[in-house]
Amino acid sequence: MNVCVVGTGYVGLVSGVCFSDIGNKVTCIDLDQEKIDKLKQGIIPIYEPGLSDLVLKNINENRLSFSTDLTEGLKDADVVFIAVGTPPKENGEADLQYVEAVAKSIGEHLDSYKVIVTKSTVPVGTGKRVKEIIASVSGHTNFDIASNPEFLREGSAIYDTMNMERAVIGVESEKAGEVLTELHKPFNTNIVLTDVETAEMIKYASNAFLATKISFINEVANVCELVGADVTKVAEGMGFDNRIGKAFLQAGIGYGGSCFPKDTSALVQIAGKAGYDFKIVRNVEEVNQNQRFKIIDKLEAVFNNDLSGRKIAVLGLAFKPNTDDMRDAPSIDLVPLLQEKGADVFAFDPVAAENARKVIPGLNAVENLQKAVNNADAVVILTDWPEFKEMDLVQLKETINQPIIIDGRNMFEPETMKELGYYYSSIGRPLVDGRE
Ligand SMILES: NC(=O)c1ccc[n+]([C@@H]2O[C@H](COP(=O)([O-])OP(=O)(O)OC[C@H]3O[C@@H](n4cnc5c(N)ncnc54)[C@H](O)[C@@H]3O)[C@@H](O)[C@H]2O)c1
Ligand SMILES: O=c1ccn([C@@H]2O[C@H](COP(=O)(O)OP(=O)(O)O[C@H]3O[C@H](CO)[C@@H](O)[C@H](O)[C@H]3O)[C@@H](O)[C@H]2O)c(=O)[nH]1
Repeated sequence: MNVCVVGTGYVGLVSGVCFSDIGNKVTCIDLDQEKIDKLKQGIIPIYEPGLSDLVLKNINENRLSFSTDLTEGLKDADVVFIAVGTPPKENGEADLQYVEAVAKSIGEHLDSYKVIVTKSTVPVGTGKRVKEIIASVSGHTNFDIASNPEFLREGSAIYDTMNMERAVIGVESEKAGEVLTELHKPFNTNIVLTDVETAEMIKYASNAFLATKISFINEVANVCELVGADVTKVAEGMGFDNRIGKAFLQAGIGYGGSCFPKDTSALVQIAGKAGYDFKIVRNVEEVNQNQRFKIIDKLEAVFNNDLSGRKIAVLGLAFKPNTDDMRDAPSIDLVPLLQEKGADVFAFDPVAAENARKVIPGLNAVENLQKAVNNADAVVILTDWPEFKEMDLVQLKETINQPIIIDGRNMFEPETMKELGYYYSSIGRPLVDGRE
């Protein structure tokens, strides 16, 4: 099949590459000339394991190409995916200006039947809006619209796409349903065929549910701290129940990233506009926002509420490991707050430092772990990068000024940390102090 993908962010790029890798001819379109020039040479603007090799492979095998010219992508396309950003507006609503602009451009050039699919996460009703725009600009209705939301996670995007657990396909016509079902056949996955509105809703409901699991376990963690229980064991005990499941019960400093924060607020807005107060999701957001600041309370508790002049090593800036994406990362709130409180912050992230500097003014990001922890009064872990787990804790103790670790991601066992002589404060688990 010939596929055109408009927008080469995470979603456009990864889905474009994966559609081409399963045998389709794919043209990826973006307005950003510099980005397209780099992509043509196989240079990837984001850090995503495996992506660069797969892009190069598919360029070399003549299935994948990049352009800024939408007409080039539309020319022979059977299916066109809209995969541009839908960032939050000030009030939490999804900003549809990029989706609408693409719909308008498609309408200007549409001269043969195509299935136009929204892959971006969009409020219910957007498919209809895209249809109206294309029909009014093109002056005809020789096309079908569809919704095919994306469920990939950053950091494991290729794996998630190639091994997708389901493809949600929302259509208005049988023909569009057949085309998209055929396109997804090589993924050998569960197909959920439905109407456009339901497909749009599935995406928000899925993200809001996952965010709810995280805020739920974080509240359980907060209670665990008060009553002397261990949240990791509570989660383990809950997770064996198939109805609950083990996933997304990792307590910590809460969720960040480009999706959960914006999609939970968008769902509250979608419900509100329809006259419904989505109380659970509103509270999920509030719990999440408060949770990140627990780390500051824990740090202040060790230093009698005075962080001034303390050298604090911050490990991890990205919102999760294996990505350089800084969108809504807890570090954006936490690093400036530590600095405001007089702390001298030395931060290290294996890949996100450059992006972090753009969003955290005055950030002192050093180039390796050693430089961050040298003579630190305390180490604060914000991202669960595997390499932090592999740190030599005996050697670390020799390097830092005081053996104090505040762990926002529960990376180590409290008992082991105590035996090693650390003051170790994590989330929802017993505080231990092994200092002499
Ligand atoms: N990032 C994720 O992990 C993820 C996962 C699932 C769903 N989503 C959803 O997918 C959508 C895209 O997210 P993203 O993170 O890939 O976005 P992004 O903001 O990283 O990238 C969007 C791209 O679209 C391009 N663009 C904007 N207007 C354009 C136009 N008129 N023509 C051509 N290109 C244009 C931009 O230049 C940019 O490269 C969002 O709705 C998001 O909620 C994202
Ligand atoms: O048990 C957990 C699991 C995750 N997180 C945090 O939750 C955030 C999001 O993590 P994750 O879901 O792995 O990353 P994303 O790349 O944001 O992916 C989510 O958002 C995407 C965009 O919509 C969806 O496509 C994915 O299915 C959905 O998992 C990160 O800050 C994690 O640290 C926790 O705190 N505890």
